[in-house]
This record gives sequence, C-alpha cells and structure tokens, in this order.
Amino acid sequence: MLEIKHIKVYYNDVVALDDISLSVADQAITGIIGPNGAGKSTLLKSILNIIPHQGEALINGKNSKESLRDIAYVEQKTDIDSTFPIKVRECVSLGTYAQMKIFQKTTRKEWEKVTAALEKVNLADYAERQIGELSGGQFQRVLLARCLAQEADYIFLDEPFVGIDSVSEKIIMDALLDLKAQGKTILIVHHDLSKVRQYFDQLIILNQRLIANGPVDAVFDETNLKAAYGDSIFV
Ligand SMILES: Nc1ncnc2c1ncn2[C@@H]1O[C@H](COP(=O)(O)OP(=O)(O)OP(=O)(O)O)[C@@H](O)[C@H]1O
Repeated sequence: MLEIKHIKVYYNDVVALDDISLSVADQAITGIIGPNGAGKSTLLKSILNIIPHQGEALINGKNSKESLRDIAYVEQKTDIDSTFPIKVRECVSLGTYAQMKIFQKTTRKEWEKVTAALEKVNLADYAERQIGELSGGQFQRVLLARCLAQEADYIFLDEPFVGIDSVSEKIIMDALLDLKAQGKTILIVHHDLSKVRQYFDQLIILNQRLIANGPVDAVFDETNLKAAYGDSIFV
C-alpha cells in the first residue's frame, strides 16, 4: 500500500506541491492529471526520494526510501537520452539490476526475463538493435519492458503515451492491464483528458494542492476539472 503524507516541495522558494496527503489504490491503474506545472512529475519524484521534500511516502507503512527496488520508474521522454549507445536487450536488462547483488553478472535467468519482457511488448525481434534506431513508440515499449524485467510491485510512468503511435499505445495499455491483474499498482502521469475514463480506474487531480483523489467515476467531473484547470476548460 502506498500512502503519501503531507508532501510539500519547494523549488527555489516557489511551492510546487502544497501539503499533499492521499492513499493510492492497490492493484489499480491510477492516473495523475492537472495542468502544466501542476506538480505531477514532482509528486512521482518525491515518492522516489529523488528530490528534496517535506513529508513522506510510505510503502506498506515504511518510508518509500526502504522500498525503492520495488518501484519501477520511467521518467518523461524529455529527460531520457535515447541516443545513448546501448542495445535494446541491454537497456531492458537494466531493469533486472534492482534484484541483483552488487558486481553480479547478468545470468541466464535474467536474460530469460529480458526476452520474456521484450516478447510482452512485441519487440523480441529488436533485441540486438541500438535504442537510437527505434521509433518513439518502440522506445517507450522498451522502457516498459525494462519495468517488466524489474518485477517491481509499483510502476510509475511519466507521460508514457506522448508522441507514440496507436499500436504502441495499445500494446502498452494491454501490458499494464496484465500487470494490474498480477496485483501491481500503477501510477501514470497523463495529460490527455479524453482517455481518462478508458485508461484509469482511479484518478488523482492536482494543481499544486490535491483537488481530488478517488475512483474515476466519482472524481472526474466538471467541478474538479474547473478547480484544477480553471473556468476556461471545456468539459
Ligand atoms: N528542477 C526544477 N527547478 C525549479 N523549478 C522546477 C524544477 N522542476 C519543476 N519545477 C517547477 O515546479 C512546478 C511543477 O513542475 P512539474 O514538472 O512537477 O509539473 P507537471 O505537472 O509534471 O508539469 P507538465 O505537465 O508541464 O510536465 C513547475 O512550475 C515547474 O516549472
């Protein structure tokens, strides 16, 4: 269970997140929505403890710092260097490192996990390609395969559907539904409001402060959207 308690983040004296407390539903796909600069990415980064913050995130009652191996994270595309010279299968194998001992070589068992993860995202034939040779959608599928290989209980994806083709989007969504059926908890930062009902079970609506958190049917309404995006939003 993931709980966020009084998380507050400042960037140079400017408040990016103001006292966020919420519980994330287990075994569900939760979307995080809100306007540009609402603090969506900041929320994921504070749970991951990669930025300074007040308050804390708890996983099964303990500070999330103690469970970082159990969180697989794909950052926003703009933060990733897709020209880095690495093959697809090597990139996916990085996901297995979280479960390995220091200086341990990748064993046959880990390579089997890599192959299975690539098959899951329909990219088994691309294992020997350089990541720089992939389309945006294929690259996003490779990053999801890296999460699958990590076998983490929590999966955080920051804008995974931006600029990708519809085939990749469907493959990613099908893989996420499988992960949910296996009991995983998935958090996705997302900006396309038209897909919210189709993709998510639960929704967190943010704009520096928490506007709403709950089942999509209960919180995805005009009042909450106007509170987050302002009166100009067309609902
Ligand atoms: N490293 C940083 N230094 C200073 N300010 C930052 C930094 N990272 C984010 N911010 C600011 O904090 C606020 C929240 O940023 P964040 O990226 O979390 O928002 P977001 O909701 O994910 O936005 P977007 O939808 O545009 O990706 C924004 O005003 C942003 O400009």
